Amino acid sequence: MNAAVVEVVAAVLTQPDGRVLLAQRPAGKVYAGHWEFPGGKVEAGETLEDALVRELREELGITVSADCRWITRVFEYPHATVRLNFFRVFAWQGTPHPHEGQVFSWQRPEAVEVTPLLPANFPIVKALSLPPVLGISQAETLGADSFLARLDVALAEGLRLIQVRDKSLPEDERLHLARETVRRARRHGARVLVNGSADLAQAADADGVHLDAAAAARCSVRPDCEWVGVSCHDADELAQAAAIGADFALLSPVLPTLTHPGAPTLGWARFSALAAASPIPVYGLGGLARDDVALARTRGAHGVALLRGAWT
Ligand SMILES: Nc1nc2c([nH]c(=O)n2[C@@H]2O[C@H](COP(=O)(O)OP(=O)(O)OP(=O)(O)O)[C@@H](O)[C@H]2O)c(=O)[nH]1
Repeated sequence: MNAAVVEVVAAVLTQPDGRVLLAQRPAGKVYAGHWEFPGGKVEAGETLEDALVRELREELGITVSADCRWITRVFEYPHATVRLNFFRVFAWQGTPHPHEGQVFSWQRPEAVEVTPLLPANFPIVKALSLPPVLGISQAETLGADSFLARLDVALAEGLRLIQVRDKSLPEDERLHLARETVRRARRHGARVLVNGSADLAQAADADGVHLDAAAAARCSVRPDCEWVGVSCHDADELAQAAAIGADFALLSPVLPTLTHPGAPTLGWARFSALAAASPIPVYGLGGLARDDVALARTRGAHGVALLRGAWT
């Protein structure tokens, strides 16, 4: 561990309605008045989890019941380089009270109203606006009409993030599929990323682009889109996704799948290690179902990405 890097834990306390707790840094600290996630420096001899439990007890007077590693970001401030070890906290005992004179506010990540945020926290808040389930289009296997009908059902049931994949479709059909997916998604406030290029995403009026690992490897800068996702299978690909400034990654295959029986998988232990070290949120893909969101979160996933499972 680099001695010049200050280890910090930060907790994203999340209500069932998705709001997260932000705290205003009290007078006398660097960046006083800026909004941050509750947390603080890890003390000598503490594990990250010990530090999290202690900070939330000291700062908010609550006892953590369930926490999950989420992402880890290194940020260089003029005063220090910090490694921010973020946890999601979905359950706690007690009601948060400001024990250290801070002001608190529950905020919706997609529309944060308090300002200014700590500089390191802008990508964190953006990441938190990503929903827990991502559906990957299946028009190749279902047929376009059947896929679109199932898309409407999934949107009505709450799906809010879609990747249009179906790479084997002729380009004009794919563009039509992407446009139609965007049109339907917009009615529900859902976002659509198109697999391939920023040009195709723009032509479809989509919210962003999704790159496979090979396409991400060819990028030296972030594609010019509001949202960028990348498909990854190992630590190097995750590092490249983060290096080009992607907003999130899919990491696969987590578990055996029907389409690739017997193929090597990451398993949850490897997945957890890779996700915890990633500076961007990671969705688990492969052998997972919608009901696996809670399990996946305990393994450090932001959520689950589904092929067939999103449309059944
Ligand atoms: N708690 C917290 N710290 C953050 C966040 N984002 C971020 O850049 N930081 C940085 O991480 C460091 C945390 O240090 P701190 O000063 O809050 O820690 P602490 O309460 O243990 O400090 P103290 O012992 O100096 O009072 C600061 O440099 C802060 O700017 C965040 O969301 N939460």
